[in-house]
Amino acid sequence: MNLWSSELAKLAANAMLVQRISNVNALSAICEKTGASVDEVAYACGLDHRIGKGMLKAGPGFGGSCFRKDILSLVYLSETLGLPEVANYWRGVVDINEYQKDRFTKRVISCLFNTLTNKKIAVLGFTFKKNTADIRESPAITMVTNFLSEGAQVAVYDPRARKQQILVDLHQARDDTVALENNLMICGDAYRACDGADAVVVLTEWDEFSNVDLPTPEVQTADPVALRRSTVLDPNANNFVPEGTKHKEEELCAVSAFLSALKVRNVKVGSPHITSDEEGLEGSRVRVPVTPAQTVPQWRIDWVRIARGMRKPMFVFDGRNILDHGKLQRLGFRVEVIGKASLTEANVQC
Ligand SMILES: NC(=O)c1ccc[n+]([C@@H]2O[C@H](COP(=O)([O-])OP(=O)(O)OC[C@H]3O[C@@H](n4cnc5c(N)ncnc54)[C@H](O)[C@@H]3O)[C@@H](O)[C@H]2O)c1
Ligand SMILES: O=c1ccn([C@@H]2O[C@H](COP(=O)(O)OP(=O)(O)O[C@H]3O[C@H](CO)[C@@H](O)[C@H](O)[C@H]3O)[C@@H](O)[C@H]2O)c(=O)[nH]1
Repeated sequence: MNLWSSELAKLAANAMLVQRISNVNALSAICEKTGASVDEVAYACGLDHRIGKGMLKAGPGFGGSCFRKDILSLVYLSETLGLPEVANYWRGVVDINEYQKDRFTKRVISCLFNTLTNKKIAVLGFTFKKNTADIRESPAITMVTNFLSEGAQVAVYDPRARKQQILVDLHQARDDTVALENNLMICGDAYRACDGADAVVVLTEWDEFSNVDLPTPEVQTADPVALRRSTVLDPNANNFVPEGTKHKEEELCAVSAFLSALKVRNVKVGSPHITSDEEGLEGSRVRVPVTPAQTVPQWRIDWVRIARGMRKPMFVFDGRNILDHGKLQRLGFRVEVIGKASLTEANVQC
């Protein structure tokens, strides 16, 4: 492979991946207008083996350090080579991603009766995807900035993003430090973030936010690697392993065996093990690979408790399509989901 092929191959792979995400995000807008469900559409498309199942999850827009940069490299390259049509073609992918973030912001504003002034928005998840502390290019940066610009009070909770990093990135995104100081709160747990909130906006697909019934143990063995990554241990529990410890595979198996023996199989709901408002939680948690037998996440937020603390009418905006919406509605939430028509009967304009 020659040098140019090699350089272009990296950009091209990412470009093709973001095109898939952007296709499905663009389709999510059509789904919301028509009553189709974007997950169903993506599932059906994914069954065509020529398309395949990956990278078809609608969301609030792609983020991360690579995708935007690589597409903009293609744009720059095309312009430099005198290919403006090609540059515009790739720029369109970046533009549709910005549109997705703005579209979701507008949906929140519209549902909250067209104003966010003096309303409290709880943002659950700040990282660009789950299981990382990285917030670079995260759609949450744009959305929180938009909410603040609309006069909202914003409370952010993310299991791993560092408070300082969130502040630095938000400062870069907006000049108005006063709004950040007065109207932004970064919380150490979801309950504090949601307390007194008018709306909860889920922006990262962290397992701990889910209220979906857990799969049976047989089903859980499907993808041990992915499931390993999702396991979070309680630092107060006996099975806690300090972060930074380098685990050999045998040691990890030993931890798994130990957990097996303890039968640590049930999800704990509702008891946050972190309460500090002040620090990022990077040092307080650890993700430990486990065998498929211990594949359930150890901790999930209690949506009943969230509901109890919120102002009425209370909204949930599921930007990742990860929640059981029926359950939330039974708790009294008005639920709005990316890529689905409004589930809120009382507010047809959403
Ligand atoms: N990051 C990846 O997963 C990845 C994968 C394949 C290739 N690359 C390429 O490698 C090159 C270097 O990328 P990189 O990301 O590894 O190195 P980097 O020098 O850009 O960042 C180093 C580390 O600093 C941390 N960091 C920096 N800014 C942060 C922020 N705002 N929030 C949270 N954490 C932050 C991240 O943990 C990151 O891994 C790029 O060209 C990229 O396209 C990166
Ligand atoms: O179906 C999907 C898949 C991903 N995303 C979003 O896309 C972004 C990037 O996700 P992902 O690709 O999983 O993470 P990265 O770490 O950014 O990895 C990408 O960028 C790396 C750096 O170039 C490459 O090595 C990887 O192959 C490429 O997937 C995140 O915001 C995801 O939420 C979606 O919205 N829908």
